[in-house]
Amino acid sequence: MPWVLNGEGARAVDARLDGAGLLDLAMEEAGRAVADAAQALAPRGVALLLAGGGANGGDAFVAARHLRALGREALVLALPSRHPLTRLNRRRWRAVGGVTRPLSAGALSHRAPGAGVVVDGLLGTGFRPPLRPALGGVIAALAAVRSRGTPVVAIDLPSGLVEGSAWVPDGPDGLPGTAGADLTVTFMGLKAALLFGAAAGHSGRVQLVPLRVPGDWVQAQAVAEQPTDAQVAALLPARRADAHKGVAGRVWIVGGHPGTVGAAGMAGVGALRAGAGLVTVHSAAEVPLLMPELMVHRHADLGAALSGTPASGRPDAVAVGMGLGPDAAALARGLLRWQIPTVLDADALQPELAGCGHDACIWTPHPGEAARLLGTSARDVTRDPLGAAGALQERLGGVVVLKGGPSVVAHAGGLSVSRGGHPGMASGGMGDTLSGVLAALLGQGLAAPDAAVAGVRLHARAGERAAARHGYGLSASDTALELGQAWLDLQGALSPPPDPTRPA
Ligand SMILES: NC(=O)C1=CN([C@@H]2O[C@H](COP(=O)(O)OP(=O)(O)OC[C@H]3O[C@@H](n4cnc5c(N)ncnc54)[C@H](OP(=O)(O)O)[C@@H]3O)[C@@H](O)[C@H]2O)[C@@H](O)CC1
Ligand SMILES: Nc1ncnc2c1ncn2[C@@H]1O[C@H](COP(=O)(O)OP(=O)(O)O)[C@@H](O)[C@H]1O
Repeated sequence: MPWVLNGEGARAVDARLDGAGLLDLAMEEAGRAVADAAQALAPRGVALLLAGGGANGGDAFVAARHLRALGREALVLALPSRHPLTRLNRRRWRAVGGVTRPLSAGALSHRAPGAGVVVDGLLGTGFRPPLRPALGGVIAALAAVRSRGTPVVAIDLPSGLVEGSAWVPDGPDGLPGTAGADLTVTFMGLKAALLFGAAAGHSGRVQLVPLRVPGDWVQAQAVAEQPTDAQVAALLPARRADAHKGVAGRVWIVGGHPGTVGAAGMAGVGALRAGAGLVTVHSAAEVPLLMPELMVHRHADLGAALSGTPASGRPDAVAVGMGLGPDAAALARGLLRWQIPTVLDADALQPELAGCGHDACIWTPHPGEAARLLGTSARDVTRDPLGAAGALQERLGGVVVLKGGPSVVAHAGGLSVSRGGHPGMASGGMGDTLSGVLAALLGQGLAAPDAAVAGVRLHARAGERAAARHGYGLSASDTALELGQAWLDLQGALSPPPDPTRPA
């Protein structure tokens, strides 16, 4: 399981490694992985390595030594360092005949034209903004080198990114805050900056190197997990051969209002395509019959119709709010009293419902809705999605899915970041489909945290498939059509690879 670390977590593991005499080994392994990655990405030309004063710079010296061992010509431009391991690895570099020159913006601009790759070991998890002017000039020079086409491999984090944040601080005097990277080789755990927002957009391809350190040390310091597809697949419900529609989950969708009736329909389609046995859409408006398998009911008085439902007639799970309009909070409050598994989305995501939920609720805000619930701005939410999702879960209880690329699931047991998805999924109706998917999984008996983790990844996988088939402009309908295959993809990740010693 890839873990997500913030700076405190990384430093706590570093301290244990240091105490156990293992930090030198970890730096050796980190630098070697960087050398291998740089060699694979750009095998020709001089390798130019930039070493800052901290351990990030130490990794650069180790990488230089391994590149040289691979037969690659390498040069290090370095800042002075007080870090003992960085100084040790600078001596080791010199001992194998390696050359180091003082680092400045001018030296970088002078040496870069002959370079086949630049390795950025200026700043890693120890960076604290604002960027000091001297290094600001170096980063601006690096940005210019990269814009001329020389690939940049960042060590742990592109210099200038703050590990726990999606925000990219500005550089001094109007200079860029980061040069970004084509490839980031990161260690032990992912960092929020490599996963979310503008910061992730600067990180290029991300390669996680777990390092040979005790896994439980890393796990104990993790702020979130990012489950593999095999781990997600293990959560999906298994259907018995003699199953019938009555045991595959009865799901109700409560949504739709004049002008936004498609939202309820899309949620219904999402529920059917995620395996719900029987899906009924209840609406105050005329909902288009997107699939004839949906049972669609229009009610002159939706509130009265729902409150008149006897306990015996209630579904296994309900999703409420999609295009539901101004009465959504009151309707949702009534449904929450039923104490059945409930997905709250869109118009049902109102601050006044805080305190009305229960453990089997899944709240599914996008950043704008999350900001409304938290009384903050969407900008603050997107800068720190892990913090925002955790704060919302504390406020609302149950499970929170903070939607985005990627989404975060927050539950009483912690935070989980979903992998994948596609930017084409930023289109109307996509979240409605997700609500249906989540209700279907709840209806099939999954606990709310498992339904959220599995449903979000299933939906993202369907989006990846739809993007491969349709290109960039995805619709929620395209994505819903891929849910069945996405399910099979995840199950495929669970199957063990074939044993070559056994006949098929
Ligand atoms: N656990 C792991 O996964 C392993 C981690 N490892 C590596 O350790 C890295 C973390 O190393 P770290 O803690 O030494 O910090 P690092 O990123 O080098 O930054 C410190 C330097 O930045 C400078 N600086 C700071 N702020 C600044 C500013 N605003 N403007 C300008 N300068 C500023 C600061 O200067 P100072 O304040 O000291 O003057 C100091 O020189 C991590 O990212 C990974 O690469 C591997 O070796 C092994 C296993
Ligand atoms: N860039 C992206 N990468 C991955 N998934 C995305 C991206 N943008 C949006 N999504 C997904 O699409 C859905 C959009 O939900 P939402 O904004 O609520 O849509 P709507 O309200 O129109 O139904 C979410 O599940 C979100 O995770």
